[in-house]
Amino acid sequence: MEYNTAICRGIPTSLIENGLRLENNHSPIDEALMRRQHDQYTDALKKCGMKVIQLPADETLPDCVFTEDAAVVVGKKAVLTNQGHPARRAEAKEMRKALEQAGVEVFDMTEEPDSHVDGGDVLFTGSEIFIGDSKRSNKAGAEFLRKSFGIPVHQIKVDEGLHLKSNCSMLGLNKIIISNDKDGKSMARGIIAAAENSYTFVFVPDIKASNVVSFNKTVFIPAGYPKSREIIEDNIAKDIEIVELGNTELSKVDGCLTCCSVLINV
Ligand SMILES: NC(=O)NCCC[C@H](N)C(=O)O
Ligand SMILES: [Zn+2]
Repeated sequence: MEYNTAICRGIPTSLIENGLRLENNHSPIDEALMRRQHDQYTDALKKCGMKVIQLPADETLPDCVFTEDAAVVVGKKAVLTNQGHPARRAEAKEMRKALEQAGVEVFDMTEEPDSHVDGGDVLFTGSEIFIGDSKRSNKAGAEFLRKSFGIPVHQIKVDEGLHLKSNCSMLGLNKIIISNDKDGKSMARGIIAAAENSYTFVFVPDIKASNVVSFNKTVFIPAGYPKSREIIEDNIAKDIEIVELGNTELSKVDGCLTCCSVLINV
């Protein structure tokens, strides 16, 4: 898909101690490396010609760098989400300003206390949305997206991971990259059963490599997964450039590559 603008946010130091983590994840974060990796990410977006709207870090919001969760954008419309975890809901305030600055029409889910969506659960294929039925996103949230965007929205069960896109993402037009494990396979079955369009699935052996940022003629993939990289190379057009980005540190707080930006075409 084509995009020209990205909303990113600085990393508060509070992420290191107070960032939300899945229970099985306790490795300590290397702060300097984390900041370097995030700078490389925003630099790579700029190098690809994207305008980056950079929101300030907020120490009271440890997970605010993961901007993807605070908004869902489809064309010129955006839903400001009411995130699943209460500690993250106040991220909406700065996100609203950024969306308004970008010039999209904002639909405010934060006014509906029973609707919840994390953007990390939302896989927008260009014509329809698959949304994780997860700890963070619920049916009322899915319904809010359907009403706001006027496109089909299908809930897909998320078992182990945090979000739907912890195990999959768009690799290209109607092409979904997805992890070749039990969770990825069950998500693929759910997507096939619910889909209105047909999709090609590209299965990769590394769960983390199933989350890529594909836009214009570029695909960002996490560094360090050579087997998955080969499969990706074999399944994209020859004129698409692969950019490997280190994501070892934010990954310790369950962040993947899509999490750190909201992509918009204005
Ligand atoms: N879109 C995403 O995958 N976001 C990752 C959020 C990680 C953060 N530590 C959280 O648990 O909310
Ligand atoms: Zn993510």
